[in-house]
Amino acid sequence: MIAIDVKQKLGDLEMDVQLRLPMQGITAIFGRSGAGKTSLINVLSGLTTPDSGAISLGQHVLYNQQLGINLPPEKRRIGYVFQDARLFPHYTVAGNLRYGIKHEDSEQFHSVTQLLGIERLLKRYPASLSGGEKQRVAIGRALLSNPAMLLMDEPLASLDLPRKQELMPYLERLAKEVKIPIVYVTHSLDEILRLADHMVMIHHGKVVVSGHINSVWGSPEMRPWLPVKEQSSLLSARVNHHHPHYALTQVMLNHDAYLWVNRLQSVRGEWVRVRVHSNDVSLTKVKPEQTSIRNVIAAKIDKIHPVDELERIEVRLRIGEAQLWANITKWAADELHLCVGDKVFAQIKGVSVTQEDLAQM
Ligand SMILES: Nc1ncnc2c1ncn2[C@@H]1O[C@H](COP(=O)(O)OP(=O)(O)OP(=O)(O)O)[C@@H](O)[C@H]1O
Repeated sequence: MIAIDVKQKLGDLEMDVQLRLPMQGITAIFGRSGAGKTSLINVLSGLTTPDSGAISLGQHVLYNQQLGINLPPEKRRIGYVFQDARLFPHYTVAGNLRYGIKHEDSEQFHSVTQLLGIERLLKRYPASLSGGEKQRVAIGRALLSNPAMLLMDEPLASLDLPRKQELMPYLERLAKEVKIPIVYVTHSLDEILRLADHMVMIHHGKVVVSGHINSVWGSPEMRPWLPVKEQSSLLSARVNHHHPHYALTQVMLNHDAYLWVNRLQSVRGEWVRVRVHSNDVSLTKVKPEQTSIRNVIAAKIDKIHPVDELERIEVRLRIGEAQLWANITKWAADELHLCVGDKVFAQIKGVSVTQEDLAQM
């Protein structure tokens, strides 16, 4: 576990953060501009020192004010990737990757360059690389320093859309294959959806919410960030099978609840994350027959949240362990006499879950 308990006064910002983060996967740090995201990862890396508190990475104490421990950045075994790649212009890609490595492990060098698809760039100089290629080299350099943790501060922010799209599959592979914790600062909910396992929202230097991505995504704290059309739930599901005739894949939410979604490349047994927009979920009390809707899932009403001025009702459903939000009209809620605890069927059109809503985990 990564344990962070720090206080630091930075101008008008009083950072006061208590966090427990997993030792694997990507933790996204999200929040408005000026919320304190970069300040938080700066104290993790040792670039700045908090006023008080403690930080540990597993058994490894990085900082403890009471014990007088404050490891300098170079002793923390932390890799740092910034918004801009910050490569040395007078070194080749290979020179940049090897910078600061005392004993090269050629197997590791090969696997990192392969992971990031930069084997063919080794002899080139940074000036001849695209923004996305530069970032891949910067990530490679950070990984080759053998870090115990990787910090990434908006690594896609300075890239244009095509470059972002080019880099994303490499970040997805990184998230899956690298066995160290990655703390990833971003403003982009799309990046979070595709990459993160855990999410922390920061506001005015304090943690507003922290937890597994699916539960944070469905939490009230997330609501202001998602306009009505974007309101959605994240569900973890396992690929079951591909339809033999139609371009649809069946994924299992649990042993008796499944969803048909747009065809996935994944193989049976792989985990995927599915985003279901709340406006695409409708409710019925009786199981429909002969319907065009491919997904009809038994669920229980967990919460009914009226949004008065819009005459809209947000209904939270439970499907086993998973939560699913449905947006319906007040009229429909009244007519169906919906109450917390009622058993209903959630209907989701198969075509409404597109590639953009699916991420491999
Ligand atoms: N050394 C410092 N002295 C004074 N104020 C500081 C210092 N470092 C950060 N701050 C202030 O702390 C606040 C948080 O800054 P920080 O860069 O951590 O925010 P952020 O969430 O990363 O923002 P952005 O998304 O815009 O990068 C800002 O108001 C910033 O001006």
